[in-house]
Amino acid sequence: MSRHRVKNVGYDDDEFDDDDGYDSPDPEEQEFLQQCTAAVVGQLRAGQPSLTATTEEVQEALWHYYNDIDKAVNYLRGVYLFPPSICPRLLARSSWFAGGGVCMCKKEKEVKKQAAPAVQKSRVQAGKFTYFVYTLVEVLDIVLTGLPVPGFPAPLPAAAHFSAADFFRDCPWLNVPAHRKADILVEPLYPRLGLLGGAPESGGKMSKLAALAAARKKKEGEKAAAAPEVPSTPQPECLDGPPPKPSGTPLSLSERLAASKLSKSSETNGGLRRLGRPGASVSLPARQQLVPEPSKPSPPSLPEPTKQEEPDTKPEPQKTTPNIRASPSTFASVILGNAAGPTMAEPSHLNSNNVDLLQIYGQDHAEPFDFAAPSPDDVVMNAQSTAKGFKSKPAGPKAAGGQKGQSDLAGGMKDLSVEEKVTVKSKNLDVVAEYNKSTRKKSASFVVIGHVDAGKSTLMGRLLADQGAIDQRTLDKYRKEAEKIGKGSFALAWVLDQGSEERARGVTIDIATNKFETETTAFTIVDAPGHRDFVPNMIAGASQADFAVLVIDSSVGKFESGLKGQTKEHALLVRSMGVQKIIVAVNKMDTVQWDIERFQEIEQQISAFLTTAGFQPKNIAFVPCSGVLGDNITRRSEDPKSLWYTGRTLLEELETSEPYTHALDKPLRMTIGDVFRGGVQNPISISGRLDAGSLQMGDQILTMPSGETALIRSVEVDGEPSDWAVAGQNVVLHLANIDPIHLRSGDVVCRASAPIKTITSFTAKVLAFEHLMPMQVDVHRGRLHVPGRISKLVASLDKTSGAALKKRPKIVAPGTVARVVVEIDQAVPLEAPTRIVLRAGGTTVAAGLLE
Ligand SMILES: Nc1nc2c(ncn2[C@@H]2O[C@H](COP(=O)(O)OP(=O)(O)OP(=O)(O)O)[C@@H](O)[C@H]2O)c(=O)[nH]1
Repeated sequence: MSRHRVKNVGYDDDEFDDDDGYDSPDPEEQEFLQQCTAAVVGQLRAGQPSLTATTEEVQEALWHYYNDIDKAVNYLRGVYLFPPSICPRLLARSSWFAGGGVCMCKKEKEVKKQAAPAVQKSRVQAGKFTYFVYTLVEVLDIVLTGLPVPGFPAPLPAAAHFSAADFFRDCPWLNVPAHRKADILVEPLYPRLGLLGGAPESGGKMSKLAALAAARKKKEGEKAAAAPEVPSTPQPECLDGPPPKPSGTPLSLSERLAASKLSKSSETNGGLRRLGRPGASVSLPARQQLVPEPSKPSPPSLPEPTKQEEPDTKPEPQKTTPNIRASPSTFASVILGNAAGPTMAEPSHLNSNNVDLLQIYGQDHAEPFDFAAPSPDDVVMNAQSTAKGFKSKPAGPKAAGGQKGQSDLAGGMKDLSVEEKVTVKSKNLDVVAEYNKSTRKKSASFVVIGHVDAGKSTLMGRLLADQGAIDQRTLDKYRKEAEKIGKGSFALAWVLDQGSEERARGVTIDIATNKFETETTAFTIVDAPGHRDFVPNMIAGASQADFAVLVIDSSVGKFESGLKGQTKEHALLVRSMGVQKIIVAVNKMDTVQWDIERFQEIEQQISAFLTTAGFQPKNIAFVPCSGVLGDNITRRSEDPKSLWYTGRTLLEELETSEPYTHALDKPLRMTIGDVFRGGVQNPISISGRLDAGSLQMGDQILTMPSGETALIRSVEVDGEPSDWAVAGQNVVLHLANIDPIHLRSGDVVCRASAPIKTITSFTAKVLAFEHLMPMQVDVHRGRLHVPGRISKLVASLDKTSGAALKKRPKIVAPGTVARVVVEIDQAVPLEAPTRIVLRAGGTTVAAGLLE
């Protein structure tokens, strides 16, 4: 409304006077207008002589109504009967309506004329409607209050002439032609009782089924009419179900199903029956207790219902909902529980009306499918194989009853195995005797540790290449590939860093093992990552080692940063893991021009630290070398600047290592390093190092904590097939009769006769690397690492004697030996004496021995 006002006010009539030519209508039109004007004035006067309107007003009205005389008359009557002057409010409200036609400028008039008539018309109609409503309100106001309104002539004789029907006669919503009027279809409230809703009760052709149903309905109705009237009894209800709705109320699906069930129960029992869940009687609502038990005979008359809210309807569910619908499906019966009762058509075991499907076969009347009996497929296959002269596996004994069938089924599920049981004949060797008389070279494993980029992988790559463990062709290939991605200097490291990510990033991520042999010893290299993010992997590597090679970058600045980094941490860790011998490879000596002083400086600092960490001086050796150039690795450096060194090469140092004594006579213990899914020959394999005991092909082993057994199909020691293996050897065991889901890195292989226990807490004597207090820690043991917490600080101990210095300290300082209690979140296979490492927040906080 306001928009129109603004628009009208905004228009300046003068702007449009010159060019519209609207004021020059043709004479014919003028004449017609005059005739219409006269007719309107005549009608106005005929109906109400007192009504007078100016010619301009009449013509304006005619313009509005496209020269429709009647409409113009009606309009003018409305205006003059209820002049805006009677009330200031009316004046204000009608100003727009009046202004819409009277005060319109010429230009706008033309625009209006050119515009779609419907738009114009609707605007006028809207105005009329608004005016009419306001007028009615005011008139009612006046009539009801009886107060004289200033400016309004009392009484209002003309009001009787006003006709709302006439007023709105031209409104489009009242002008719908008869042929356009549609019948409004209202969905019937009652469910159509025809089958599938298809048999109309009136009109249409009835289907055969519907006819049958109708006949049955009629018959039932007659029967009921003939029967003596049943005394008023409480309406039987379904458990948990709503009271029956009065006849004529639309029924929901569940209600229809319930009604169907009720109908059936009435038929079968001839009376009333509890339709609830078998076990639900304890919490029956009061009104449901009124429903008699099925065992009780139907009484001629039941006591009056005590509850007021009991519906007073007659128990005639079969009358109101004749059972002519399809039975509820099994799915509906199960889903709707009590509401969806069984029907006669349902199988008995589904009539239990029990939401707990597991109990279906526990019903007395149930007839479970006998899984122990041969299936139809089995029968066919049996027949076929018999015809071919074969005999398939006989079916198990037939289950005596449902309960037995259940237990058989459970047992059968447990015994289900995708693979057939494998049998391997054991040679029943005396493994220790075999080991003692074997002519094998002594074997030794060493872990290569040190700060990131110290040159560990390169050094080992050089060692392997020089020892012929890797051929020149492969080396050239690595060199080319490394150069392609701009990492040519890492070619030797690629011998051990086989992972694509490791190669792309130029860092070792996981431990890598490799082997080489000298004349006397078969070595296993465990190359550990130097980056602090991968310390857990380094711990796993250290747990497999007899001794360690600590690689130090002698470059200026690098040695110093390594000391602050992982050099010390790694050394401490290997010592804590039980490693006693350490060879320090002072690497990259070519970068410092074989400066003897640099070497001595490093030697001095590191040996001091290692001694403090618990290494004996006789077990510490230093070798200046260059991994890239191969100087002092397997051969002496020929660089004149390096001639001051006359000691052993790295390889010679390795060979001096004493054969490590392992607990061959102890029960079998092997920590699983990796689990492999192999090919057809060996589908499941595990690798690791035998910590204690021995094993042979055909042995039955136990894996913990899963507690699953497996059969050793075959054994590989240091990559070679073997009938047996002993503690200290790195082995691959090919297994059978076990699901790989029971095998994980960190699990322990043992024997059922001497199993390892799983524990959730332990006491350990540890060396603190950081401040210790009751705190969250990760417990590491080889590949195993689990979350836990230091729950108690028992005492701080004397380093040498192990005597308690202070009981129950609140905090343990770094470098202190302490006894702590550790609790673990899950049971893990751990036993004393085992070396464990405690880490928190990505750093090693302590390491020691489980007591
Ligand atoms: N000049 C020189 N560079 C070397 C020597 N040994 C290794 N490098 C270089 O040092 C870089 C790192 O070598 P890597 O063998 O990957 O070092 P790493 O200790 O195995 O590294 P991470 O396993 O990731 O901790 C490479 O670019 C090597 O070429 C050496 O004796 N002299």
